[in-house]
Amino acid sequence: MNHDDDELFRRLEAELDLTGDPDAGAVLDLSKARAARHGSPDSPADPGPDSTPDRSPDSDPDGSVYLPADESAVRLVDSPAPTGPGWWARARAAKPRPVLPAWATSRTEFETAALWLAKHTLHSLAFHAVRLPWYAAVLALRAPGGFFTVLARLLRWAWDSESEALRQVAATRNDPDDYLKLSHLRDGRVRSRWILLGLGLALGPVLALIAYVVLPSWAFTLAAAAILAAFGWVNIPKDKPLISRAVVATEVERLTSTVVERALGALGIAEINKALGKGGEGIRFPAPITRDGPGWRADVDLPYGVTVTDILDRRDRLASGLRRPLGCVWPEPVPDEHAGRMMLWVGDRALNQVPPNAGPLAKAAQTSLFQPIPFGTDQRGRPVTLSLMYDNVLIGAMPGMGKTFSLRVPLLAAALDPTAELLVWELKGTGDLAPLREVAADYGSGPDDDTKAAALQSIRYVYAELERRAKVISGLPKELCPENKVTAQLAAKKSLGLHPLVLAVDECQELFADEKVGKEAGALCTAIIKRGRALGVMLLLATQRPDRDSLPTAISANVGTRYCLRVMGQVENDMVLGTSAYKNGIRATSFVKKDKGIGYLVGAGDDPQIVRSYYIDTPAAEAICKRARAARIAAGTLAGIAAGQTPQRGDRHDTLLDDILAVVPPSEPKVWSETLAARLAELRPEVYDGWTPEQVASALAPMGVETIQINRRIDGKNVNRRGIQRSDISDAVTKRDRNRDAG
Ligand SMILES: Nc1ncnc2c1ncn2[C@@H]1O[C@H](COP(=O)(O)OP(=O)(O)OP(=O)(O)O)[C@@H](O)[C@H]1O
Repeated sequence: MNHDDDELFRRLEAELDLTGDPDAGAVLDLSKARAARHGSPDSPADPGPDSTPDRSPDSDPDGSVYLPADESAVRLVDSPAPTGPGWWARARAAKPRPVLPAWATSRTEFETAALWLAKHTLHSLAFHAVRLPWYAAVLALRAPGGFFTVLARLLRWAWDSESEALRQVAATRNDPDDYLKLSHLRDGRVRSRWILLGLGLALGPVLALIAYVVLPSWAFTLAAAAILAAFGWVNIPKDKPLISRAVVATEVERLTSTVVERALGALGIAEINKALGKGGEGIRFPAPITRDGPGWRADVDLPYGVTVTDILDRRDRLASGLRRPLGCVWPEPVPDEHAGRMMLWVGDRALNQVPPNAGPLAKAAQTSLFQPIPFGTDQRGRPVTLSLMYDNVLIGAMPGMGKTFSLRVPLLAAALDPTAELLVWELKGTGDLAPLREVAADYGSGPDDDTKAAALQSIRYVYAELERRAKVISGLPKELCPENKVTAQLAAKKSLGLHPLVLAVDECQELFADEKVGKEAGALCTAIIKRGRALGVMLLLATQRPDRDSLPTAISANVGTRYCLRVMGQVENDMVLGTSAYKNGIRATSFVKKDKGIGYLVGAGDDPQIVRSYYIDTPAAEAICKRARAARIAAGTLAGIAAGQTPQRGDRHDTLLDDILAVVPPSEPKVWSETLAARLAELRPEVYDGWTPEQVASALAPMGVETIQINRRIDGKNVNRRGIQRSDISDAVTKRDRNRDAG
């Protein structure tokens, strides 16, 4: 085609525009479109005739915005020079994305990814293989129709039917020149195309005949079937595809930006709708959507003003928008990023549907508490560990959500460390922790007063251990103990007695809310949490009532590792996971009843994570404890109840009498109990904080000290209160010391 022909076609095509749309085919003015997209009510895209061009934001080369301060002056609110970090600073601050994808660096992830791919491929192959006869039948039935369709298309091509419209336009315009040129062109084309078609039609049967003679019969049949299938394929209606998708499962559907945008748009958040609507800035994805473990990961920058917590509040709606079960959809904040950066992980299947996993402890021969211990897996199936040493653990949940099972995991890990001394108190009374009796130095089960009193004695023993261990450590030479804390080397020296000491209290609310023992237990546990870490003492608490009355705030404030399974409200959530956890989007309230053993774990890693604890049932726990017992017998560390000995427990306030003598000088023969309680609390807040005069009296009674009425004149009036006589205390001390010396 020569230049004139081109020109003619262009002109005719322009005239052929019959859509009636004046903008159709117009080149988009990008600057206008951008202005429309980013236009704000404050900066109208179309300034009126009175607008001053040099004061509009667009008119300034630096993009600065001017605000009229008065009629004659303008104020520059954005600096004219570009501020903010330069490219070098930005490049240095940029976070490098991993060179290799997660599946290539982690064996578990690789196995999960490979398994998913293999399963997916096998499923698709089997699905289509079963339907192969059906596909063949449909194609064969549709082949004759397909043959005629192909023939019709060939004839239209040979007759150059597509240029018919152009000739019609030339005729309608009464333009003989154009018409003649077009007709001339068409004649040439038709001639050459008919020659080609004729050749094809003549050669086709000849080639078929040759193929019939030359090819083996199977190959000929296959070729004929392929041609037949091709004709059939042409005749398949577009709206009724022959091959249906092998997987409609919501679980493995690919996550795309469109799907995410659709789901976010369905949340009913005005800012998101605005961003997705016409003229909005859209939703940004700072990183590509990738496969991450057994699911998809999308990093999303939510529109300005929308936070991840807004999305968390509507997790169920998001799951509906994504067309996934709720247990598959896990939006999370990204701690180091702005509040609108969301990491959305969409699993192939709901976390609570993944078969429970007993984890490595089921087979482990031994562990060391100085090493991370296995605890569970995250949503992506990656192992999650806890560092029990130098830490304390608090587990909280509604009843029946898997607290005891979760507590059992670190306890079994501790059992497998033959050097660790275990003191286990299960105050529910169901015997869920009974397998640990085989290895524990002290153990008790039940919500009764005796068990609680015994648990308190056990806590007193641990408290006394704190004092002993602190003295041992402070007496050690610096080169042996440079950091003033128990190390694996120090713990291995049996003579020092600095082995790991693990105290666990399940259903600790029974203890802390108890009228008789609660106050003291709370105060001692607070001291253990605060001071025990460096001394190799670990406290593990589990409660189904994480409120102020059942869990002293000093404990919930100082514990390092927190695991919160399903809870009902913000208060419980924050009691377990820490202040502001709920506000920051760490919400164990979003778990449902089926999410047993699934919780938020805070403090184990850098960021909070959703973890499903390993599921070690009672028979598996018994097997582990049997192994642990054997290891302890071999190491010579089986002690206390497990060894059939009387467990070590603390006396009732070993130091109470001495403490009273310390705070009541000899010049003060009598003192009111309330004054005494206040002075004791000042001396040792961790033990006596919050003590009432009645508690002083009941603590002294077993030591043979009775309180008496003490009369004082205050403001001219006689005031009678209970108190103690200092001489009674010194007599009790003399008696105690005499008894000790005697035996
Ligand atoms: N990691 C887990 N995976 C799967 N299921 C679990 C898991 N942990 C616990 N469960 C299931 O949850 C049930 C309740 O667990 P558990 O007894 O530990 O709950 P709890 O919170 O201690 O209950 P309660 O408050 O009544 O003592 C168990 O019987 C078990 O079937």
